[in-house]
Amino acid sequence: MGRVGVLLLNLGGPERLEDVRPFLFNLFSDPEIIRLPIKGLQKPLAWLISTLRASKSRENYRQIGGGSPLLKITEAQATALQQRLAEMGREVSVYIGMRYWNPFTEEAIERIKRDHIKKLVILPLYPQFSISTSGSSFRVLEEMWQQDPYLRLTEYTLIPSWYDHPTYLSAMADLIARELEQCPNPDQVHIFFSAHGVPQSYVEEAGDPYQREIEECTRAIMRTLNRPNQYTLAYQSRVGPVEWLKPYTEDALKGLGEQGIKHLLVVPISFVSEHIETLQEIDIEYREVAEEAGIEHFQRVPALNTHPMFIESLSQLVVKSLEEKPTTFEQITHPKANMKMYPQERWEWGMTTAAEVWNGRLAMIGFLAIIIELITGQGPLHFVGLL
Ligand SMILES: C=CC1=C(C)c2cc3[nH]c(cc4nc(cc5[nH]c(cc1n2)c(C)c5CCC(=O)O)C(CCC(=O)O)=C4C)c(C)c3C=C
Ligand SMILES: [Fe+2]
Ligand SMILES: [Fe+2]
Repeated sequence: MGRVGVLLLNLGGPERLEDVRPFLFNLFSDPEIIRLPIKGLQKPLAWLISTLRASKSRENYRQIGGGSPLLKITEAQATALQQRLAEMGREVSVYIGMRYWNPFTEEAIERIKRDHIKKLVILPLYPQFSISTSGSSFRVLEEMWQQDPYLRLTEYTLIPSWYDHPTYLSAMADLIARELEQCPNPDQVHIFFSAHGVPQSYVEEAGDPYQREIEECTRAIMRTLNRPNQYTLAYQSRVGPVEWLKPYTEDALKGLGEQGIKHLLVVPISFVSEHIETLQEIDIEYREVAEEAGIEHFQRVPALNTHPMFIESLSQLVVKSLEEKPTTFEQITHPKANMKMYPQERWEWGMTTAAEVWNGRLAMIGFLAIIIELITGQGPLHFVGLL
């Protein structure tokens, strides 16, 4: 075997407040995040949404110190993984490829080519697969492999998801157990898994396995934890006017408050590093919602970051994938062409049933909303939370 590399895939985050708008532009330019019927509309719409959303998003990043900690944490994870693999007798170079910010996936591939890597393990830092996250990065890589004759000579294997890996589950259970041990009545604490949401259409129409993997992962963590605590799973970070996976975190928190739950331990479940959704959305926004709902103790489990058991699980995944038959891009879930994500694209299907007619109307509302917001800087998209 020639030189071996591991490519860690991640989302990327703006490091400075000036990066927020261009970062959002990159994110909304991704057809796996917003799919439009007319390809030429993708960039103008991305420009529009990123420009309009930037100030709200910038304020959130300002609240967590002026930028995303994601790159620093991912770098520490890469270093720890490389060291652990060396201890296991595997001389492997670990690279980082971000989808929407530096260092971009394209730059990582250039470095991999320069280093003459002959076999590459592609490992997303998302435990569960979604077409909007790992799927989007795989699509970018697949296109690069198709277009670059040099890359076609590089053997690769994908690790699509690893939400059920026993060492990862033990690391999650360890983090939860440590927090519970600090509580006066550990068994009375309600464990609240908060997963990043995706639009319902991803699961129902495009066949995204994300929801199933999240649910299985939650159950497996609870089995590994082996404690009697009650638990809830809900979905956070909804963007835009369409339906996302339910229950929404905000509604679930209010419901638990009404049931008289007083002590909550929140477990972020779809991401392995601290980032804006843990540090700002959970720690600041959802804490407020919970307190208003009468929940007196609101605690959060830290993200895995460089937890040794977590790094161990990544190294085991890499070693196993090098020994197994490679998994290729063709074997990965691809979204269907007619997947619906935002109302404005629905006019394509607006002619048949009553429901489809309603979809068509929503499409027109979506476009009108954008035009109104472009002119006034305010409007219905702010109201529904898209901007
Ligand atoms: C598994 C994790 C994630 C899924 C699934 C996901 C889907 C998804 N996200 C958006 C829109 C936005 N995401 C943003 C930031 C962001 N998203 C994730 C993870 C998942 N996203 C992370 C880790 C981050 C933060 C990175 C950081 O800076 O720390 C943002 C920007 C922030 C904001 O303005 O709120 C947007 C917008 C959609 C639409 C989507 C599924 C379709
Ligand atoms: Fe958010
Ligand atoms: Fe996101």
